[in-house]
Amino acid sequence: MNPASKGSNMSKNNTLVADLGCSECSLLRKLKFQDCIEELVGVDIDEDVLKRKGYTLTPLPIHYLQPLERPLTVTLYHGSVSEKDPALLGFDLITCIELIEHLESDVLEEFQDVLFGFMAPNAAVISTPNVEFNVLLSENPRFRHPDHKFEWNRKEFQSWAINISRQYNYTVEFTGVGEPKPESKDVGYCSQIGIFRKNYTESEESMNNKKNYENVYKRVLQVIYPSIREEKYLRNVVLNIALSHANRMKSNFLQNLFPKEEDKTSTADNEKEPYVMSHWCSSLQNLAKTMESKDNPPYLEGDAIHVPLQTLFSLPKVKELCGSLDVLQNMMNGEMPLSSDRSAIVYPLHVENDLDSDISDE
Ligand SMILES: C[S@@+](CC[C@H](N)C(=O)[O-])C[C@H]1O[C@@H](n2cnc3c(N)ncnc32)[C@H](O)[C@@H]1O
Ligand SMILES: [Mg+2]
Repeated sequence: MNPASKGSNMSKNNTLVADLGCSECSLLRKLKFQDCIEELVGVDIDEDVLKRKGYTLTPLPIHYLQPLERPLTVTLYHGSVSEKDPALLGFDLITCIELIEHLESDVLEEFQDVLFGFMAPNAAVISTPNVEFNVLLSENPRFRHPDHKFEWNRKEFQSWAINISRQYNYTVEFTGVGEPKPESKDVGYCSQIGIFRKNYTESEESMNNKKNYENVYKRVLQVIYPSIREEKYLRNVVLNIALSHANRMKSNFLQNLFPKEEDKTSTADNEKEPYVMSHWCSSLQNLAKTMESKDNPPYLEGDAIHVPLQTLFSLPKVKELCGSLDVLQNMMNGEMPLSSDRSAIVYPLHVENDLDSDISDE
C-alpha cells in the first residue's frame, strides 16, 4: 500500500519510517526489528548502492516459518531528497543520517523545503558531523570525507536547525553521538543530531493537494514480510502450534495405552500378559480415570483416538490468534480428519498399529 494513501497517520497504530540517504541500508536493517514499524522506506540518489545492498532487507526462510505479528513492507526508492514525491507523505519519522553535508547549498535549500514543507513528517532526525570534533581525529582533516560540501560547528548547525523549525512550525532539540574523552569534552559530540517534532496537524486539504504531485522516485525494491495478519500465514502458525500439541497428546495417550516394558508397574502376571484386547480395555479404563480430572482429554471412540479441539483452543497462543473455536475448526477442516461434529481431531488407531508393535518390541 502506498503510504500516501494513509493520510496523516495521526491516530493509528502502524508506524511509517523513512531514511533519506539510506546508502547501504544499515539503519533500515536495524529498524526492521522495531515491532511498531509497519512501513519502512529508504531513499538514495545512488541507485547502485540500493541495488547492491537491497537484498539485505528481503525476508529470510525463518520469516516464513515464524511470520511477524505485524505487517511490514520495505521499499527502496532511487531519487533525490530535493524532489517531492507523494510516496513520502504521511510518515511518522524521517531520518537523515550524515546526509546534509553531502548536499550542495542549493540542494540543501530544496531539501529543507521537501522535508519540512512537503513530506512534513511528525518527527525528523538529522545528524551531521560536528567539525569541532575534528581536532581529535588522528589526521585532523578539514573534512572527514572527500564528498562533504561543508562541515558545521555546533553553532552553525543549531542556528540552521532553529531557523528551519521556526519557518516550518517544528520544535527542535539537540543531542549527538560519539562522546569525546573527558579532557576534550569542550569539542562536543563527534556527530551532532537535531530532533525535530511537528507542532501542528496537517489539514486533509493540504495532504490531498500533495498527494496529487507526480511520482518521481523510482522504486528499486519492495518486499512484503510474511505476517500473521495474512490469513495463509496465520493459518500456518496456528496449525503448527495446535498440531504439534495434538500429536504430543495423542502420543502420550498411546503411551498410556501401551506402556513400554520398563514403564509397567503392574504385577508379575500382568508383565507377561500379551497385548490382547482385554488388556487394552483395562488400560483404557485406568487411563480414563486418571484423565477424568483434566478438561477435555483425548479419548478413544470406535477405533480412533480423538483430540478435542477445545483443548487445543485453550492453548493461550492459539486462543489469541484464533479468537474463537469456530476459527480453529475452520482452519483444521480439510487439514486433519475431524469428528462428525467437528469437535475433535481423529487419529485412526489402525495407522498406529505399527507404532504399537514398535513400542512393544522396544
Ligand atoms: C554518508 S552517506 C549516508 C550514510 C547512511 N545514512 C548511513 O547511516 O549509513 C550519504 C548518502 O547520501 C546520499 N545522497 C547524496 N545526495 C543525495 C540526494 N540529493 N538525495 C538522496 N540521497 C543523496 C549518497 O548517495 C549517500 O549514500
Ligand atoms: Mg558524510
